[in-house]
Amino acid sequence: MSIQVEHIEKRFNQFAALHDINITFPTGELVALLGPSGCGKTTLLRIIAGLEQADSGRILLNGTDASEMHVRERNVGFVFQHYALFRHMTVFENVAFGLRVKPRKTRPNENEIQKKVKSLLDLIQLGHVADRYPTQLSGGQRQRVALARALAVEPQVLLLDEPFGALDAQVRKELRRWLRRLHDELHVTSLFVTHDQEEALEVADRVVLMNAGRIEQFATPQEVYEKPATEFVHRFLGTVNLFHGQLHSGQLDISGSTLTNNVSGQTAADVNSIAYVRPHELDLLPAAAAQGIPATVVRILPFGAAYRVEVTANNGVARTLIEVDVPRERVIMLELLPGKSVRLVARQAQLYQPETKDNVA
Ligand SMILES: Nc1ncnc2c1ncn2[C@@H]1O[C@H](COP(=O)(O)OP(=O)(O)OP(=O)(O)O)[C@@H](O)[C@H]1O
Repeated sequence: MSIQVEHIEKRFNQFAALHDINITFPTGELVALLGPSGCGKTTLLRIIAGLEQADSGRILLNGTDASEMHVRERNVGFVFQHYALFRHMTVFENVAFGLRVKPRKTRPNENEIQKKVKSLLDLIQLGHVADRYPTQLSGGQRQRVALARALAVEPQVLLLDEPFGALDAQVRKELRRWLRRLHDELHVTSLFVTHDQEEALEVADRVVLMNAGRIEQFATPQEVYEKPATEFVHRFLGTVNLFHGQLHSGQLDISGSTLTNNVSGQTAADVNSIAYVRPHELDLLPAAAAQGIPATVVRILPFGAAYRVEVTANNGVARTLIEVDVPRERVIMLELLPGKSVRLVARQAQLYQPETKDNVA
């Protein structure tokens, strides 16, 4: 089922939680709603579910206006961070619940219920705990049961609000891979709220980047990371170094030294701009090199094949440490050590007009 969101606005008293949201979620995709705390992810999810009323705008489910539909008619399944299972019911009965409370006309018979619940428990790989009670399960197992319970009534849309938020990092990681595999089997249109960028980029077909009640970008994980549409997206996803500089005949100059001549982004020449450069887009050269910003190595953090090298710019332009990913062999070749003088260059940089002066080198 496709979900169209048209001109949705939502205020809580004076506070505008959502500003004119327009987006279409295609059928069968797993989409992550990602953004900082308070940006409106949950509010948007609840409006789609019918649990919250928008002040204006409408939601179309498969092309039909859902604004007047009751929550039950929307055929939506939910899993929340703390979606408590029924404590007095076994795992089996928790999953069967939605089927047993269906109106008589559409309710499956006992045989069908047994079969359906068994197949769902197999799907979530928890057939062996069917007779246990929720308190006898781990947090990760409970969330899988919550998901099976949501799936039992064959929803056309699945809405997940930080479903793994309360679990520890290792379990989260396993469960998100498991969710991806499950989605590949079922292809239920699914929206998944998270503030964890790694989770969104790893699991989702597409990511909606939200900020202060607005959508900044809706694209594949690769696109949002490699072609961020806005300064916010660039800063929010992954590590980025910020430099204050000016563009002169295609070169980005920082306090008289050239950082790079490969720049993208819209900014006029000879105007103060902010350059965004990811650690893997930077490189270090020997101190005697003719180009680059003079810098000093502060720390070397060995992270697998590429080392994270932290440097400071010598000419006083740097207020923060600059993070550079340097292949291990190059660290050895350049004989990098804390205190060593180097030059810093960038393979590429994305320019924006200044908006904030925080953390700018
Ligand atoms: N019932 C409410 N009454 C007043 N303000 C609310 C209410 N619900 C949400 N808000 C406000 O609306 C904004 C968006 O909230 P929402 O829960 O959608 O954010 P979120 O992006 O899901 O955040 P988080 O990641 O912290 O859950 C927040 O500033 C929040 O304080």
